[in-house]
Amino acid sequence: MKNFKMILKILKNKPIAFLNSYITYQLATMFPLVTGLLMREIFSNYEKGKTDTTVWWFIGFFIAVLLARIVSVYFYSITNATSRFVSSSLVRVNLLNKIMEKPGAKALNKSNGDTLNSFREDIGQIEDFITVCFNEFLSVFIFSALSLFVLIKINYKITLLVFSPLISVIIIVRMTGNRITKYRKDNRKATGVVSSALGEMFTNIQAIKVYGSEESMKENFKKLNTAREKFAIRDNMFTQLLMSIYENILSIGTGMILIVVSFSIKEEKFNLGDFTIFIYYMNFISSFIQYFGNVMTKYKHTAVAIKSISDISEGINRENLVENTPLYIKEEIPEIQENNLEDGDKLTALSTENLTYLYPETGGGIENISLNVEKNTFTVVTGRVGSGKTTLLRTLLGLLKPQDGKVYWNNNLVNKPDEFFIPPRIAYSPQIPHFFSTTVEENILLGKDKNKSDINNAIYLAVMEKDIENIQNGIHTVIGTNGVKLSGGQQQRLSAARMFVRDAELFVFDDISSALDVETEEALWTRLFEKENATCIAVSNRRGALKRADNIILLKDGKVMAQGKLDELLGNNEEMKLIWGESI
Ligand SMILES: Nc1ncnc2c1ncn2[C@@H]1O[C@H](COP(=O)(O)OP(=O)(O)OP(=O)(O)O)[C@@H](O)[C@H]1O
Repeated sequence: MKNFKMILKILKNKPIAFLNSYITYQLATMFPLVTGLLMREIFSNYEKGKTDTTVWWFIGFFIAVLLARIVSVYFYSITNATSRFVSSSLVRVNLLNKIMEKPGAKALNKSNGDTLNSFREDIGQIEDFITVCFNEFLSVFIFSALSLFVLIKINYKITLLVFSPLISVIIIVRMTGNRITKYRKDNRKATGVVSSALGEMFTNIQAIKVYGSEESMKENFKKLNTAREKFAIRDNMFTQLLMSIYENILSIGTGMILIVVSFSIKEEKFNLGDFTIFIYYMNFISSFIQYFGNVMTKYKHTAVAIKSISDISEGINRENLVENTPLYIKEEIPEIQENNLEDGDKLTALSTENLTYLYPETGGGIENISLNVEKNTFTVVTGRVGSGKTTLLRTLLGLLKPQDGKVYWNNNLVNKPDEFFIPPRIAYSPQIPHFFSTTVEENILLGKDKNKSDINNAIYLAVMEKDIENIQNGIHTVIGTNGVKLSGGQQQRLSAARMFVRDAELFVFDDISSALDVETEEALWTRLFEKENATCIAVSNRRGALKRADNIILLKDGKVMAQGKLDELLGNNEEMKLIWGESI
């Protein structure tokens, strides 16, 4: 019932689109009611031997009704497309908003491929259910109720027989309900596994080729698809089987009613007109019963789809998915407001107190980290591989939700770090940057207003000006999947340029050095600190960064082992000596 309420909420939130679609379909289904009554009159007149001009009037009217029906079906195709689009878009937009609200590093529980499947197919299932239940079934239901009223007046005993197939359909739906759900769940799960494998294969093409793993990948993919094939066929066969059972029950039911009607004609309880309208309406009432079975089956499928959507990310519930969010279909999308900081909000100091995040999967992470970063200083986080450097940055920025600890900005507690630590407070460059398949310029701006941004300065600070000069269309060159491929170092610096264009209070670099040569890295730090008010936290084991640091935070096994300037640490800390010895 909760799923049904959720779907009703979609209709309530977007009533115009739904009502347009429903009314046009209801109109299209109501015309046959008139057609039936006209046919009854024509045949009753015919039986009475009346073939005068009134019959032709009836026939003319009959054709007019048919044409009106064609017109309403045409309009339904338009209104229904809008209603489908609006209902699924509402769920899609809400789902996307909810995913975006999650801490960045843990936004999705599923693979990208499987998440896309949910966006496309699971939400498509909800859209489909709304059309079948609230346009088609509801319209046919109202038509059937009205036509039953006409038929009861003609012969109530025979009319009651119409319900016998309905009872059989209800019994079948109840008996098969669990099986419908199970088969759909298995199918959905197997499809998810295949989509995930496909996504991983595409991102790892290079590794597959380098290690000559094509055959084993193919074998594995074949295995997954064979499993999926089995579940998909079982699910679809079962659905089709149910549909054909409903259809056959109806045919048998209609046949039985016709036999009873024919006896009534024999006993002259029915005239030709009554008989005609009975047969004509029966056809539509039967489709109501078929729709009923169809709707019940689709409802079970929709419940599986809703569960699968909720599983995409932690804490997504039905209410979230149907909030009345604007879709901006006809309205102008409001301009994005850039955040400007009040003077009191500008950075003076950033600190953490006992910050703790341990990955539930491995138990690795950081524990009880307390640190302090002053304005206009350079803090370097260093430590061996796996010591917790990346986890510390991600937790500090709210990309991972800490299990314990607090973060303070200018001595004020930050309650929602993931919403707070965005430009112009903080700009962050992750260890592995990601780009869109568009121009260098758009990748740097990422939605920021071009007229309010100094792209050339950002490129200069990131030591990227020569690279940009050497590519064909400069900052207008398309990069990524559909364009020029950038080297690891170019990607790191493009990510830095993305930060610098934001002119943030604090720059956070996660291991930018890893893909840069010593000279380029040196140039980057020099240019950055020529800028008077730069405050920076960087993960690095490079000598250039360590020498420059105002404060080094040395991590070991997720804890702060020591803090201070390079000379102090080299004087009394073996771990620091080891890292310095290995660094360049
Ligand atoms: N996504 C994850 N899931 C589970 N455990 C993780 C995850 N990421 C990191 N860990 C674990 O947390 C610990 C700290 O990892 P982290 O990546 O923060 O270290 P690091 O110092 O940044 O390493 P590197 O120098 O290799 O970047 C490690 O023990 C690692 O295995």
